[in-house]
Order: sequence, then C-alpha cells, then structure tokens
Amino acid sequence: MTSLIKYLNQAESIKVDDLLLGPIYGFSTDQLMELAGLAASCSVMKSYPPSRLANKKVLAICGPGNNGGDGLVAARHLVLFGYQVDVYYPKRTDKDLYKRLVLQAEKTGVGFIDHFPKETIKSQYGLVIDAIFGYSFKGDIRPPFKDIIADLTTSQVPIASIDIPSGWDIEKGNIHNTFEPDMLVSLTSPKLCSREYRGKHWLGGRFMPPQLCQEMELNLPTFPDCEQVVDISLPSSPTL
Ligand SMILES: NC(=O)C1=CN([C@@H]2O[C@H](COP(=O)(O)OP(=O)(O)OC[C@H]3O[C@@H](n4cnc5c(N)ncnc54)[C@H](OP(=O)(O)O)[C@@H]3O)[C@@H](O)[C@H]2O)[C@@H](O)CC1
Ligand SMILES: [K+]
Repeated sequence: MTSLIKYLNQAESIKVDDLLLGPIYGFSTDQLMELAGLAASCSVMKSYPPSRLANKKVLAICGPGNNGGDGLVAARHLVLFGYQVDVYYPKRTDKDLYKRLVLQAEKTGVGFIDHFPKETIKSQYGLVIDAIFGYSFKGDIRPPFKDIIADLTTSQVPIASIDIPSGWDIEKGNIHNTFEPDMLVSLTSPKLCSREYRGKHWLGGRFMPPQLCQEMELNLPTFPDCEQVVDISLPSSPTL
C-alpha cells in the first residue's frame, strides 16, 4: 500500500498547502500548524515513549518558518504527554502567530534555552526534535543553522525530524552529507527526499479533504481508528 503513496516535489508540496489555505478548502495556518504539531508529538510518543528517555529531556530546535512553528506546537503537546521539553529557537520572527505559540508553550511548561547546548547535549537530552526547515528549504545551509546542523550530525543523540530532515534537499535528499534522523514524520504527504529513507517513517496531517487528495493523486494510506499518524516505514526499517 505504501508504495502507492505519492512523494511530492517542492512545487507540489507548496501547492498542497496553498490549496488548503486558499478559498476552495478554507483552512487557516494556525489550524494546520496545530494539527501538524499534534501529529509530530504523537509520532514521538509512539517511537520514544517517556520511559525510553531514561529521565532525559527532549530538545526541540525550531527554525524561522512554519516548520519551526510545528516544533513549538509539538513541544507544548509533548509536555502535556509527560515529557520535559526545552526549545532552542535562535531566529524568531515577529509575527503574532509565533509570539502566541511561544507564549502558549511557556505557559504549558516548555523551557526555552538561549544557546545550543553543544557540550551537554548528550548527557541532558534523550531526543532532539528537528523543526528547523521544512519544504521551503533551498540551497546551502546558512548561519546560524549551518553550525547547529553540523553539531547535530556529530551529537549521537537520536533525532526525530518534522516533515524534512533539515539540511536535506527536498527532492535530492542528503546531498550536504548531514545527519540522517532516526525518525521522520512527514506531513500531509511524504516529500521526494524521503523516498528511500530507512528510518522509522510516520505520516501525519489527518485533515486532508478527499477532493484535494484526488486532485493531487496523493494515494494516502488509511489512518488507523482515531490515530493522528500512520506508519509508512519501508519494510526493512527498524521497529522504533
Ligand atoms: N504552509 C503552511 O501553512 C503549513 C506548513 N507546515 C509546515 O511548514 C513547513 C513549510 O514552512 P515554510 O514554508 O514557512 O518554510 P520552512 O521550510 O519552515 O523554512 C523556511 C525558512 O527557512 C529559511 N531558509 C530557507 N533555506 C535556507 C537555507 N539554505 N539556510 C538557512 N535558512 C534557510 C528561510 O529563512 P530566510 O533566511 O529566507 O528568512 C525561511 O524563513 C512545512 O514543511 C511544514 O512543516 C505546517 O505547519 C502546516 C501549515
Ligand atoms: K525539519
């Protein structure tokens, strides 16, 4: 069944969200981001239940765009699921939505740190959530994320990526030789870069209108009962 899923290129990924947010389907960014972040937190709960983290915290690293917004939402839900979560959010935007997401996270008990914990990451954190870049990433990795992604690549802490492994080209994959996450949660539809991804792979975004799925020929799998994510790992992937 998963072999039928359509893997989207960058233009198709943008088109799906533009359609969702336009007059035909009528969603708002806040809504989609909340559902994306909730799906991401559910996939983390399934692959890394709190008992697996041996009292270590989760570190969510959030980038400047909507992928970073997904990370802020996921961090908040993970606290409500019983995790201790810190967020590193080095390039904040001034938009009201993001300010509210930060406020909501703070009020829920998410901690915010102001530097990348290079020396202590392995002793403090049992999982990193990569919410740095999503499908709008392009070109060579620019500061400050160049060093952060380089440090993550050598950190030896498990990494769960939201939508795209940050630093990967959306279509060509890991061309900069950066980290390969242990878990990936693709949103609405997987992107071409994840076609041969061998880690644990979840699909989230259980809000797609059937007409849009047909129009874009997405061939999405069926989500089990009321789950927010469905397993689309390749058959040879590890059971995280
Ligand atoms: N559409 C929606 O409403 C929804 C989308 N969703 C989520 O949003 C994701 C797409 O979000 P997005 O389009 O905001 O962009 P995203 O990939 O987070 O990053 C863009 C930022 O990265 C930066 N940047 C780019 N290249 C760079 C480089 N080489 N080196 C360094 N920086 C670079 C660039 O920064 P700049 O420097 O140009 O200011 C820009 O600000 C999608 O994957 C999904 O997770 C869900 O929330 C559901 C609702
Ligand atoms: K990401």
